[in-house]
Amino acid sequence: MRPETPFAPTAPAVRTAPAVLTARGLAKSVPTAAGQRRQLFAHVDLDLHAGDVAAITGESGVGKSTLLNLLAGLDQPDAGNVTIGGQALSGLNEAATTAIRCRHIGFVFQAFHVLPHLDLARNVALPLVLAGAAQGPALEAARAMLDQVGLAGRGSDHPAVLSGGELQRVAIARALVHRPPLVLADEPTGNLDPDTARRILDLLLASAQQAGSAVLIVTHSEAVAQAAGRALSLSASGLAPRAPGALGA
Ligand SMILES: Nc1ncnc2c1ncn2[C@@H]1O[C@H](COP(=O)(O)OP(=O)(O)OP(=O)(O)O)[C@@H](O)[C@H]1O
Repeated sequence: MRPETPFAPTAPAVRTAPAVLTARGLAKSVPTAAGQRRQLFAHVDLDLHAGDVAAITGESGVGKSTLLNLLAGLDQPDAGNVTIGGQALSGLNEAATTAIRCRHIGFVFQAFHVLPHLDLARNVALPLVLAGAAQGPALEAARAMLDQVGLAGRGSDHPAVLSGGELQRVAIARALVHRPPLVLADEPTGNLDPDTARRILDLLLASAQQAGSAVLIVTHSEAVAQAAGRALSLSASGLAPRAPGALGA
């Protein structure tokens, strides 16, 4: 197991604005091979404000990625509701949910979801272009963001020639380029060496501190959990503050 890099904990945010994200009473089950449903979790409550950095840990398979998908409106809960930027997701059609996602959320997927036919700059520029930015300035901002994640001068490369860790950094650049109010990151440092992991975590923390984003990170890394202002643990009965040193993995 490789050594973990210590990160400085973030300062707690001052509550002056409404929550960026509110979740109340979320429950989710998944289908089983036998045609039944298996409950993953219930009673998940969460409030995230501008500048918050929170980490979610928990045993493998408990439903952390599933929860992130619910929070982003990519999947529907069995019960409960999610509000983003004051707008409840329940009852919205796909187009309205997508519009909220584009405007409010930067999502770092565990599987990257980088588009193979676009070069790196165009991949990273996508959230800006979808928000209506002109191509030129969007590509310029994308190249600057690639620079920040350690991929300076690689904007014309295509995803096929990148390593897993490089693809992860492209995914992070794309999630942050439009300075979204809410950043949801699924194992954002999972494929990275300790130095690059630290750099990426610093970028996520800077996004909270400078852009005022609320950042929620799913992680198995003790160092990342400690660096977040709040460390939470997901179990079948919901989200709870994590006891120090009790990392579910
Ligand atoms: N669409 C689906 N159909 C059936 N089962 C699913 C579906 N989506 C998720 N699951 C199951 O739900 C459980 C939770 O998956 P999820 O990926 O959310 O867990 P996790 O806590 O993020 O795990 P890990 O830490 O290993 O990444 C797993 O057992 C998974 O197989």
